[in-house]
Amino acid sequence: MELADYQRYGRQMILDGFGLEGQLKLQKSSVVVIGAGGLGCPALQYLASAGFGKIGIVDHDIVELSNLQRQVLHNEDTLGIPKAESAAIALRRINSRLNLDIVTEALTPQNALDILKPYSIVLDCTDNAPTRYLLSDTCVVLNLPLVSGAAQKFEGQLCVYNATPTTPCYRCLFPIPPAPETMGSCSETGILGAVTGVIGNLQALEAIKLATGLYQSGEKPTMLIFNALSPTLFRTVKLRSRKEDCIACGVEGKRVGSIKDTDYVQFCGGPAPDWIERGMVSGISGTRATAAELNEAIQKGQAVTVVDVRPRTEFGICALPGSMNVPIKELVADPSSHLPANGDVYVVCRLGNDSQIGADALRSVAGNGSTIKDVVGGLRAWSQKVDGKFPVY
Ligand SMILES: Nc1ncnc2c1ncn2[C@@H]1O[C@H](COP(=O)(O)OP(=O)(O)OP(=O)(O)O)[C@@H](O)[C@H]1O
Ligand SMILES: [Zn+2]
Repeated sequence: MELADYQRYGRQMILDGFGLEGQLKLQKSSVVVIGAGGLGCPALQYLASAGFGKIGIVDHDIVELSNLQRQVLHNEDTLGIPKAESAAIALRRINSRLNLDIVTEALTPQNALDILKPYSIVLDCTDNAPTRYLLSDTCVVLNLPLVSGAAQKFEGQLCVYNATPTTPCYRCLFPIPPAPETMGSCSETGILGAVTGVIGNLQALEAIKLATGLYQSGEKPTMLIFNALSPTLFRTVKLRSRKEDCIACGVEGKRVGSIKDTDYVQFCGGPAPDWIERGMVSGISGTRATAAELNEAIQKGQAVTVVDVRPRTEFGICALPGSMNVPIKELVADPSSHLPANGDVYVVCRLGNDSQIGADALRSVAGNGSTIKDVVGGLRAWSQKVDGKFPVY
């Protein structure tokens, strides 16, 4: 250890049970953080400060203004650059000698084993079910502890999977994925920045304990539940131990098929609307269009009807020129009376969820040969990909 490191890490080295030995263990440990967003930023900040020997940062997204409310490593100067790079710039300000490995691609079934393999601890700081299952399965195969965090609205959860031979994996607890409509992203459901800060910091803490030998798995594994609005803030629930018949971590022979051959997105009910835009899944089916494709159709002068299914108040805030407003409830209640008479129909909403329901409803009453598509990513995608002056709210 370098002389200056005694000074840098002295405050934690004098702790009983930590000592020089703990610091050297941290130096030999490596941790990889998947997602440099609301959870990943605070986690990375404390992991980097504590003295891990190597830190991986994996995120395919770029920094946006709406991230700065909670993703504390990013700032106005790093808007538009990959989050993994932006986080690395901030961490190097804490310690210029950090050994960082940056990946600016999404973690996928094809690359997950290779990306996670060099590390001793994995942090799940992502926000979607397919990645949670992918991370869990990969950690089971590589026998790595997985410190998993989640946060939404005023609430958060923390759980360490796969830490000992008896601790469960994510699939042991959730063999069936949650319904996609219950898994809204922060932009749909809202999130208080300090809530992600609480959970992200706790993820860093668990990783530091795992690396230094301070981690104690209780008699029964537990999940921590945080509710910012409850007077007591925290409670823990006891979890079942590893499930013998779990298809991922159960007795040999029952392991989930090869990770590379598993379609995690389909398993979790198909892609979320913004994933195609964000490069997490490729390809787009014939019943869907990107914002750019809608723009192309309009520019070419094709006969196009845009049906905007947002509530009237939101339509009043901003709308595409010439679009017609049919709030989703009214459309679903009586699709045939709202079916445009001619032209290709593009159904749009704010983020791309209701528009899929609206397009389905119109298709159910339309004749064969009519073209009815939903716009992936909604008006937010329109603003990002087509018209930067279109308001995002
Ligand atoms: N498979 C994946 N590989 C790498 N990073 C991922 C993956 N899935 C999600 N992430 C990242 O996890 C982070 C989650 O953080 P968070 O939800 O705070 O951010 P966000 O997606 O930017 O938020 P918002 O929903 O407001 O747009 C994001 O930066 C996202 O890019
Ligand atoms: Zn399991």
